[in-house]
Amino acid sequence: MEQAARRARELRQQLEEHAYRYYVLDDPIISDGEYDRLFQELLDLEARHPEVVSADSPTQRVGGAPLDRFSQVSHRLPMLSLENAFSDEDLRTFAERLERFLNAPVSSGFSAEPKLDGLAVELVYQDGRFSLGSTRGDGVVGEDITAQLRTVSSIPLQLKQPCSGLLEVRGEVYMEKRGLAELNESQLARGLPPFANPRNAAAGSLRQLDPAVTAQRPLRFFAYGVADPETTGCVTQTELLGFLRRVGIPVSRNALFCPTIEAVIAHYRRLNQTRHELPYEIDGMVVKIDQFALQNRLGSKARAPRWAIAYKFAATQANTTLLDVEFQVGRTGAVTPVAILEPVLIDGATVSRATLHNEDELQRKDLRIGDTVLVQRAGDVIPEVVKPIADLRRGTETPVVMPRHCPACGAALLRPAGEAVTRCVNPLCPAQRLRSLIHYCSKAGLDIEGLGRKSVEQLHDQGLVNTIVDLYRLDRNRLKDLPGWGEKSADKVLAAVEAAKRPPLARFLAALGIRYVGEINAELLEQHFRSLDDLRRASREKLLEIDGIGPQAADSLVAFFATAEIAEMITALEFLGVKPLAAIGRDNELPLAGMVFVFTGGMQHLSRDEAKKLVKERGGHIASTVTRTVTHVVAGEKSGSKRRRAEELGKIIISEEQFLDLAGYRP
Ligand SMILES: NC(=O)c1ccc[n+]([C@@H]2O[C@H](COP(=O)([O-])OP(=O)(O)OC[C@H]3O[C@@H](n4cnc5c(N)ncnc54)[C@H](O)[C@@H]3O)[C@@H](O)[C@H]2O)c1
Ligand SMILES: [Zn+2]
Repeated sequence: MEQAARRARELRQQLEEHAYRYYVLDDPIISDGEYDRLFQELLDLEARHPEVVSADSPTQRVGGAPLDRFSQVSHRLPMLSLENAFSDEDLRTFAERLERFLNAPVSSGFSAEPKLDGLAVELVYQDGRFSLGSTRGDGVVGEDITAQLRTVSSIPLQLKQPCSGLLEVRGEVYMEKRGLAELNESQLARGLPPFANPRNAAAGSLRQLDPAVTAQRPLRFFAYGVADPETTGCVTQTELLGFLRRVGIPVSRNALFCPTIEAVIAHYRRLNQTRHELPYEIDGMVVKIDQFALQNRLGSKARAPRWAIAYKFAATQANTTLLDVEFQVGRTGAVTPVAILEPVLIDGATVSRATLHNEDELQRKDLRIGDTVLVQRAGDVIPEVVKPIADLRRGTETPVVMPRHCPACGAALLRPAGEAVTRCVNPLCPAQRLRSLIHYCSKAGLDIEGLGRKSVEQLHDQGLVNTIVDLYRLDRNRLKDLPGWGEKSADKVLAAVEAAKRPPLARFLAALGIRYVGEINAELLEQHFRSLDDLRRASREKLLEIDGIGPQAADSLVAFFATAEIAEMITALEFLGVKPLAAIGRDNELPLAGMVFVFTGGMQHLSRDEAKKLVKERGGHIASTVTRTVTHVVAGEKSGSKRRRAEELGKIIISEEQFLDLAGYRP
């Protein structure tokens, strides 16, 4: 008992401190997963020893105190937090608890909604006009951020339908992944720390005294409820979401009515699988009893309602130890520090390396070998070290220093003023050459079968291949005698290399790895030039005339083709029969020639990959975002922001059926 009381005190104190850093300072030092574990331990302890529960325990309270620098707003009805579930079992227990409480099955079903990771706010509409906006704060009193919220364009200042009386809308202000990435880039460029996650970014942007700063941040809003839903005349949560949408308030399109808890679990699986494709971060799914009458019967506890629960996804952040930092030389000579980590499981994958970007990042993060660090992983993105946990240092950690010489060739490293990247500029640097070769043969390049990273490394180490030209001069006899090779594999690779002699121009350009010329720019170039020769002769001005090609790419291309070694390489390649083909010369007669497509939403007959293949085969091009060069937007089911953007830009929007007609294809 005394032991339990002591541990409870300890946990409370820790949680207290973390909650303060998270809610008030927007600067957490442990991952959400770790926080949730401590919180769960306290909950369990309090459940086993009810006598240690105290009113000031974090388990009995919501969020953190409002900041003094804002005026305070009392919520007419409290804004609560949510209880958490971490497994299907937890969710079933939740449903059983409800049924016991109601003494009946929950026949009216559940609303299952994505849980956006942002900042909870309340928007008060008086007779349809936005009149007051506030943060959740401690649930009872929040901060007045009306002026800041007015700058968020997805928040309507006037509702669409006449709405008399009071409507207290509750929802989340969040930042899309792309917006967050851009914001963090500009933070870094200005020597400011990046935000650890979308929630911190949204909170930090909204809780700015100067609304002009907020206005520059890519914030969005989505609503998930109102304080007193029955005043709207709606009877269920599902109806309410429809009502909110009708009056002009954005709500999630991924909310789903589920008749049973098993249906909820199935929806959770789907959401968990597809969440990385969403433009915003979600950290779980919120499950609510659909019917308001039942919600009212269930009521709330101190911290959270009884009728809802947050089913969290596996954590995407974790703490681990920084074992070492390696310096990698890339194909452009850029030297990237890479963190070598004590392996840790994040979101189902073991993470043992993470990028540290560049010297500034290294310095800003002030990492030391031996540090406990916060690491995060989002979707397919390369894992990242968010920050060291300085409070956990023991004094034995050693600082990380950027090397002055290339770890591969020993040449002095260069960092031009105003640039973030440190480079090895030795054109003969073996590390750069190897990286370029690997890239040339990889999926992002010409995708030469049998020449994956390992094989290219081997050919390079054996001195068989030093440059791209050498690839086309491989000797069968030497190949087949290499350790691990044989006649079969040698022939296979030689055939693949032969096939790689006539690549589409765009592929070839992307494979060369010219700075600022990635797949998208390469496609643009192919649309405008008949051949590689045409492109080589193009002036900077001519390149800049192409919509989408900026000064950086233009300069880089001009410099690339002006290099003597490159000219030599191209001559040698021509001599060996390598002839990249441009679309214009290649397939003018094809049905989709000259068209540039963007796909959005789900399709009935084709997968995305199949559609892309079809477009390319029939002479068209693909873009990932709706830019000026795009000619057609194919909008499938549930097409979202891209469709809106296409509408704004007045693009041709066609259905999947119309696309198939255009392509002259019947699946
Ligand atoms: N890392 C740290 O140091 C630290 C400290 C404190 C809290 N935290 C994290 O914060 C979380 C607790 O924060 P919280 O109290 O804000 O709870 P929460 O974020 O887990 O859940 C409640 C909130 O979910 C939001 N929400 C999103 N979509 C919703 C929807 N469709 N319907 C209803 N609500 C929706 C609402 O804003 C609501 O206030 C914990 O899970 C913890 O991981 C971390
Ligand atoms: Zn070097």
